Amino acid sequence: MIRLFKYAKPFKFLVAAVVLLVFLQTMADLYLPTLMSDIIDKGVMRGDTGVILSTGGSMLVVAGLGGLAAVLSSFLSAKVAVGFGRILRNEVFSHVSSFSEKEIDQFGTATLITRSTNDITQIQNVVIMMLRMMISAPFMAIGGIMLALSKDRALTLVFVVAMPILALVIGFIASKGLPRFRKIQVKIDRVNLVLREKLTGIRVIRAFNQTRYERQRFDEANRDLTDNYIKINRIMAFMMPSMMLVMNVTALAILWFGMIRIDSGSMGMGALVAFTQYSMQIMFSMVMLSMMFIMVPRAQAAAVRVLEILDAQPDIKDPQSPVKTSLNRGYVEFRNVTFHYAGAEAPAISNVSFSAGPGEVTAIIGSTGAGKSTILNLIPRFYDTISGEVLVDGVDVRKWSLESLRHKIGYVPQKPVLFSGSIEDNLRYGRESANASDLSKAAEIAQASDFITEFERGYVHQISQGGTNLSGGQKQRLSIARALVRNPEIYLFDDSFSALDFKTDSKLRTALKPVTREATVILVAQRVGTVIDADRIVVMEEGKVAGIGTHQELLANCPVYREIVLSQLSEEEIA
Ligand SMILES: Nc1ncnc2c1ncn2[C@@H]1O[C@H](COP(=O)(O)OP(=O)(O)OP(=O)(O)O)[C@@H](O)[C@H]1O
Repeated sequence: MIRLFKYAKPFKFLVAAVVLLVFLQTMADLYLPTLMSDIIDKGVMRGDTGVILSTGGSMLVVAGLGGLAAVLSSFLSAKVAVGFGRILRNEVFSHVSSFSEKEIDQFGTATLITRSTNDITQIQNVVIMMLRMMISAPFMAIGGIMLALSKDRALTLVFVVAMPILALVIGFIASKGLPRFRKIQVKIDRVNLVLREKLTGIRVIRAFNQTRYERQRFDEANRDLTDNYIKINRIMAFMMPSMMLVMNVTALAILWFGMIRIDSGSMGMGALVAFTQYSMQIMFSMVMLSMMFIMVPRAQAAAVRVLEILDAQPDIKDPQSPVKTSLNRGYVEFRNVTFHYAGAEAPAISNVSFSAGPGEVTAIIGSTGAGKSTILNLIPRFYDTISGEVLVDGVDVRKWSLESLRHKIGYVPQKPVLFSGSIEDNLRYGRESANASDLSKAAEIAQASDFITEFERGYVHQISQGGTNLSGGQKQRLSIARALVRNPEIYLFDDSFSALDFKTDSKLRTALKPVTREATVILVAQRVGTVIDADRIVVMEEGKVAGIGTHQELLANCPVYREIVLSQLSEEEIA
């Protein structure tokens, strides 16, 4: 957890102010029993109203100043803790943004969300406690012991017995509770995972009448978390009464032995009252410290989980001296590329070689799971090859700076992703500087302008979260328009025309032709109709290239391609 404190550096002056204020508050708390002792010994016992009033006045002033310091220190420590939490959340977010698909797959989205929110909140809460208790508890304990000793040395022997008992009680309870505290975060992960799956897949769940099963699955995860909380609370419920028991018995012992000492004339009444209050302060500081010993390990577990994210090195990052420009534009080449996903038994693609150039359309076709999307994923470096090279403009993609490489690419994913906001905002995601005419031109080509203009608010029509207020085909067309707005060197269409009807698919491809005259187009498709006009078709089968050529060449030479074509078109249509 200490490693995380470097993110609290901007608050060093505020932390210093909190330390000072907590110190002042503790000093005030420690001074009050001494003043009380003076009131009793010098005022009440001697019947001196003047002393009672003046010392009482001093007590009011000291208590007021202590209260002020307490309020200010609470305010400032909360400010430090939430500021620290904000910096940490930003840090985690920007680090996760640099993750490659590999790290995202490894962690999983649910835990990444829990760690960025709940875990950081745990740490934030403990920082508030630490700032207040960790400083005041030792001050109070040491100050209390010194002052108690000054009041009566012999009576402090009571602590020699009481303290170890208190420490034992706290230690015993903490040893039972701590392992459960550590499990909480993992159980929250599980609840988040089920909830996330349930919310994103709600339509499928309803369509398959699996609502009851999903409710049960959520209930199990929820119950598991609740049980853990109940067990912790059951254990912790013993904590306060046990500690209060020890504290009250100690107070009783002090009064008992104190009275004996007063009887023998070795101690004054005021000193006994002050001593009792000091003993309570010492015990209370022990309780505060023990709370810290319980809370800190829980935050420690959260800190480890946050550090796991911050320590994870993105698999894909900029090279040390990256290439930023090149003379060529839009050349893509695969040289004997093999790739397999982490944990997968077989490679997703093996020994793939082909090249694509500007003004050409290269189509990739093959059965499901043949490795088509994997080929596209390697071009913007969503993943890196295991062996072989992927070259863009004649340079290995690993030598490009990620920004320059991705700047060249207009990527349209298999599953369209839109963000909440207006249509205009979503299209400008392609290029921030695009003007209204760029947007409408792109929408026109993507066959999206008709449905956009039908919306009452046109381009400022609001898209809901995840684009749920649009049809699959509309989302796909907007996602294509977004790539067109970018005006890139290389277009990557990952099965991007699949949700379009045949007529729109064909109109879109015709409209694309002039735009892509100078750009390289690589498109993955399932339909023969989409690839038939391509300059080059790469046929994939089980991760390997089964043939490369034009439609006519492949029909003549590639049995796999012929089989795909025959499964979709009749002999007459082929002829
Ligand atoms: N993130 C991943 N982790 C592990 N294996 C994966 C991952 N993504 C894909 N695969 C596996 O890699 C292989 C190739 O997948 P890919 O998505 O490239 O196929 P595809 O040809 O695009 O299929 P489709 O047409 O169904 O989209 C498949 O066997 C798939 O199960």
